[in-house]
This record gives sequence, structure tokens and C-alpha cells, in this order.
Amino acid sequence: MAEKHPLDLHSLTFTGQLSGRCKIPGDKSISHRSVILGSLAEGETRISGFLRSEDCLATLNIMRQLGVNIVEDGDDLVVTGVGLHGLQPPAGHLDCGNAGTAMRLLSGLLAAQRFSSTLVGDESLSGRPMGRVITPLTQMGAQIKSDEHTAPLEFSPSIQMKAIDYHSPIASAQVKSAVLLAGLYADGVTTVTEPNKSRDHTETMLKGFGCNLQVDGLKVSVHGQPHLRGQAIKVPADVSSAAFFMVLGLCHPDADLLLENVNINPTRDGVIKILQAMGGRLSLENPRTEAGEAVADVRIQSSQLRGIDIPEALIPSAIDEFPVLFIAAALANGTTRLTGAEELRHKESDRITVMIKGLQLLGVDCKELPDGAEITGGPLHSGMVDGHGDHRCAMSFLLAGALRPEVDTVVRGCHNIDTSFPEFFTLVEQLGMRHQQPVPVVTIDGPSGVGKGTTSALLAARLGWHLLDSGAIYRSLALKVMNDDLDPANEAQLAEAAKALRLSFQADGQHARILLDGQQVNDQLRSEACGDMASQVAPIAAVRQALLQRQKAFQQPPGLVADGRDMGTVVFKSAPLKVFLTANAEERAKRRHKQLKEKGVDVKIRDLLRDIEARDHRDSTRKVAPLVPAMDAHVIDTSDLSIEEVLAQIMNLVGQHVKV
Ligand SMILES: Nc1ncnc2c1ncn2[C@@H]1O[C@H](COP(=O)(O)OP(=O)(O)OP(=O)(O)O)[C@@H](O)[C@H]1O
Ligand SMILES: Nc1ccn([C@H]2C[C@H](O)[C@@H](COP(=O)(O)O)O2)c(=O)n1
Repeated sequence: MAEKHPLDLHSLTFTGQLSGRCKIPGDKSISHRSVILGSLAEGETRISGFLRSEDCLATLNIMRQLGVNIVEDGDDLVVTGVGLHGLQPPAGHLDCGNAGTAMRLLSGLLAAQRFSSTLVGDESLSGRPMGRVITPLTQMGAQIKSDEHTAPLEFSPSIQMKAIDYHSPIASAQVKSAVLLAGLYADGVTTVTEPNKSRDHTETMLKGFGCNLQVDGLKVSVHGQPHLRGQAIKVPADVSSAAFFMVLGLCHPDADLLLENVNINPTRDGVIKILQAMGGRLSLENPRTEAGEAVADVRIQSSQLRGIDIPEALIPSAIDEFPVLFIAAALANGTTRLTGAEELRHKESDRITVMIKGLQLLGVDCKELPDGAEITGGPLHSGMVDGHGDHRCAMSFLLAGALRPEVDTVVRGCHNIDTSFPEFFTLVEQLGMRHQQPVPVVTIDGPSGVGKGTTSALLAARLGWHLLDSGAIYRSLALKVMNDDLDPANEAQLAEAAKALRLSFQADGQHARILLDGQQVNDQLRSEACGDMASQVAPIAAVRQALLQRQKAFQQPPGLVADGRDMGTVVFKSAPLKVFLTANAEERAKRRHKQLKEKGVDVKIRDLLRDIEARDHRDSTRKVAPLVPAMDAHVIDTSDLSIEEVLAQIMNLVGQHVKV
């Protein structure tokens, strides 16, 4: 999995109308290819609309390292081609970052050079399968060293590439392009046949550069040793990026949006066909051809989508859009079923698992299939989902949150959005969405006497974060009930008292002075009687509602450790780290006994055990906000652990999930 970045938490909220025109950035696939083919051409290639995303910039930098002069001219890029045989040996490793397209396409190119080179990538890319390009390139005579067919890929100098007739077992434009690029260096005709048609930008662009290339159904043939001529290339808007705004507009209650100049190449338009089949009001205006590519303005209007069985024939032409299509399915009426898409497991993440896990956390009725998923639309719940460093999954979850402003959705693992869509947050803000980076919360829930308070205070001190002792709030209400002789059975009276509670927490060294009606009450709150009364008033829904905002207000920079019973399940549902502490009741009674004895209070363990068990029962069986671990909580049994050991485990989880 990709590395997690500090406080990589984002959320989008949106309540307004969605209208107007929207300029989507340039196509990623075409941008990569334009700079590679421009480099191999003779003369100048001017590229307008080049996508300056991390992935495409990785390709651009590699071409520069191979001796190609590429300069910016306003928004355009000007590439001075060096001809097919003009690339120079690089000084060091060639870093593709997160870009699968860069690594696979450049493999075809580097395999054919008369110098050695090494392609490297980030952690995610280094786990992705490269055997699919190594196999055909080796058949062409390439010598590529790799560990289990993954990056780094080391290319030995090529003697002479052999033309081959390759039948690819998968429909992959990256494989096809790698073989075609290597085929440029072979004598004779290199042919690639695919089981289904994959995107054909390489073929279109090679023809534009003057290459002798034939397409016959699923078969593409290229004649080696061409003279490529520099071109002017206008990169259209990326349909994969546009797809996010298609789903946004269709699922928004009040949208009429025009996405300008979108690439609608028939090998890429699966998302449009699928959304139309789901009942989406999505139309193509002013269709035209630019630089060999079909483009149109895409009009999106609010629609009620319905679930469908996605036709397998559409999968290759929508392969990058399934993360956001899964969101469309989660917001549609009925069930959407996808099969035959096992390839999704080999993208920047295993997109089937990442998307289905995330949707399940948001309460969507869905399940993984070996080669797809089944998703039934319905309401979303609040929650924190992980994009796992996969740009398309992260953006999809963010838009799901924006489409359901009534729930609180936080997405982590967004740090790779810049690999394909650096303008994403700017664009959504231009459309009226609110982008926030929520203050991180660690919730620590568990039963009475388990050590929540002790651990939370130590953790907050260690992190330098705020501390919420929510039990103290319920105990303060309980004290008020006892002091003012209120009736614990009168729900309306208790709710009023909860709303009007004059309670404040004042920092006092590592602890807080708790003031109720202006009086310091720390010691009184800790009495067993007060705890017991708190447990009696806490089940009342109106009381909990009245105290909710007071607890949420503790979420202040730089972070919050929240201790209680329902911190992870109700109050901070979208917390990036949820911990649930348990310990057997006997151990908790022993700890409490020791604690009270140190304070000079003499009670029998047997009585404490009985009270603890009664409180456990009341807290965990109540109808509202019962004491249960959140679905995504990390459960730690502290029965045999010291306080330091518990803290060390939690600090370890903080390092993994929040990283501060
Ligand atoms: N892992 C542990 N090992 C031994 N003693 C512990 C451990 N954790 C906590 N204690 C001790 O147990 C007692 C109860 O802990 P603490 O008050 O933190 O529990 P709590 O879960 O916050 O209880 P409550 O729900 O009643 O507020 C304290 O005296 C504390 O020092
Ligand atoms: N988030 C919370 C915190 C506390 N309560 C109730 C239930 C407990 O028995 C009681 C006292 O809590 P403690 O100070 O022992 O943590 O308050 C709750 O319902 N929800």
C-alpha cells in the first residue's frame, strides 16, 4: 500500500445548486503519449492542454533525462524531437512515481535502446504486475531484469528488436503500446492482437506522426523504422476525470452542468454508456474530431439512477471509471452488478476491495465478487473511508460525501490525487463545494474501569492534543440531578437540564478543572454514586442529543483524543482512528478497588464487581448509543497489559492511521 502522509484527511460538503460550464484538465493517456512520441519524432511537437499531473510529469522528466529538450511556452509544451535513434543514456534511474502508464509504455521504448537503463516507481507501482510487458518484449529480444516481474526493471542494451505477432491474453492499451513502441525499432511488421479493444490513443497518435500502421479489428500492425514527424497536438479533456463530474451532476438533486471538450473516443466512452443505461440524463453536444480524437461537450442533468447489470463488453472502455461508477451504484435505486472486471484488482490499488470496504463502512449494502461487485443503492452513513493512496478511489469517496451533506464523510489516503488530477480541489471549490481537512480525532471507548480515562489523558499529553472526557459531561448532569433533586425518570426535565448545563473545563497543567455552576466538582464527579446516576440518565435519547454538540465542539486543532462509550459509533463517526478497550470485569473491579483504596475509600471488590457488571449491562443494552465497538474500531484487550503497554499499542496505531 502507498505511504500515508501526515494528516491526510479530507472532506467535501456541498449544499448548493450545480450549474454552469466546467473545464476538465487534459487527458492523462494522451498527455503521456504526446511527450513520448514527440520525443521520437523529427522536428518540433507543440502540445497544448498537456496534463501537468505527477504521472505525466514523471514521463516528461524521464524524456528529459533521455536527452530530449522540452520547454514550456505559456500553457503549451514544446518538444524538440531527437528522432527514433537519438535518445541518450540517462545518468541515473528513471523514476515513474505512481504512473503505470509511464512504466509500461517506457518499457517498450527502453527495451529497444542501445544503452542500459532502469525504471523505478513508488511503493504502489513497485507492487504492480509488469510481467504483462516483460513477456512480449522478451520475445522481441529485450533483456529485462526484474524481481518477480515487478519494478525496478533493468534494461540491458538492445542488439536488434525482432518483429513479432503477439496475441495478448488481456485487453491492455499499456501492453499494446509497449509492443508497438518496441516494434518501431524492429525490422518488419510487429502485430498485436487483443481479446477486446483497449483504448487506441497510441495508434491514432502514431498515424498522426506519420507512422505506417494498420488497424484490422482487434489487430494492430506497425511497420518498423519509421520517420516520425513532429506535430501540433491538442489534448482534449480527460473522460476519466470528467466521469467524477458526470456522477456528481447526475446524483445531485439540482444540477445542469456542461463539461467542455471531453474526449469521447469510442474506446473510452464506456462510462457514458453505463451511466445512460442507468437512466442518467447525459447528452453529447457539438461532437467533433480534433487531432484524430472524438470530442464533445457533455451535458449532465440531475437524474434518478437505477441499478443495472453492467454489460461485460463495456468494461475495457470504462476500466478506470469503476470507482466512481461504484458510487453511482451506491446512490442509485436497486442493485448494480459487475462481473468480468478482475483487472480492477491490479490498478493503483485493488479497486474492488478498496471501494467495497469503503462503501460497507458507509453503510451501503454491497459485496465483493471475485471479478466485480454487487451494490444495492441506499442511504449513506457517516464514516471515515480510506482511499488507500489510489487517486480515483479517493476522489470517488470525496464526491460521495459531497453528495450526502447530511452525513459526515472523511476520506484519508488522498495524497495521490495529484497523480492524475492536480486541479481537483480547485475545481470542486469553483463549483461551490467546501473542501476541509478535518482535525484528527482518536476515539477511545470501552466499559467502566477499563482504563479509558488514564490512557486517553496520557495519549493526549503525548500527542499534545485536546482531551474530551465525555463521561465527565454525563457525570456532571448526574451530579446536577442529585444536587437539584431532579427526577431521573422525567425525560423532558433531564433533557432541559442537559441543554442548560453550566459546565466548563479549564486547563490546569495536564488535567482540567471541571466547573459545574461555577463550582469545581472534579472529586464529586468521580464518586461511584455519580457514575451510577450517569449511567441511568445516559440512555435517554433527548439527553444524548442535548449533549452532542457540546462534545463535538472539542474537535479543535491540532487534534482530539475522545474518551467515552459512543465516541467512535456516534459522536466522531468519521474519526481516523477508533480504539475500543476491553478487560474482564474481575480485572476492572480489582483496578477500581486499588484506585479507591489509594484514595482512602474502603469498598469490597465483590460490591465493585457487582456494580461494574450492572453498569456494563445497562451501558451495552440501552437502545440509544449502546456501548459496542465501532465496525472499524481496533479492539485491545487490556486484561493482561500494563498502562504503558496499552499506550504503546495505541501510539503504534496512531503512527499507522493518523501519523502525526
Ligand atoms: N492496563 C492497566 N493495568 C492496570 N491498571 C490500569 C490499567 N489501565 C487502567 N488502570 C487503572 O484502572 C483504574 C481505572 O482506570 P480509568 O479510570 O482510566 O478507567 P476508565 O475506563 O476511564 O473508567 P470509567 O469508565 O469509570 O471512567 C485506574 O486506577 C487506572 O490507573
Ligand atoms: N460517551 C459516554 C460517556 C459516558 N456515558 C455514561 C455511561 C457511563 O456509565 C457513565 C459514566 O461514564 P465514565 O465517566 O465512567 O466513563 O456515563 C455515556 O453514556 N456515554
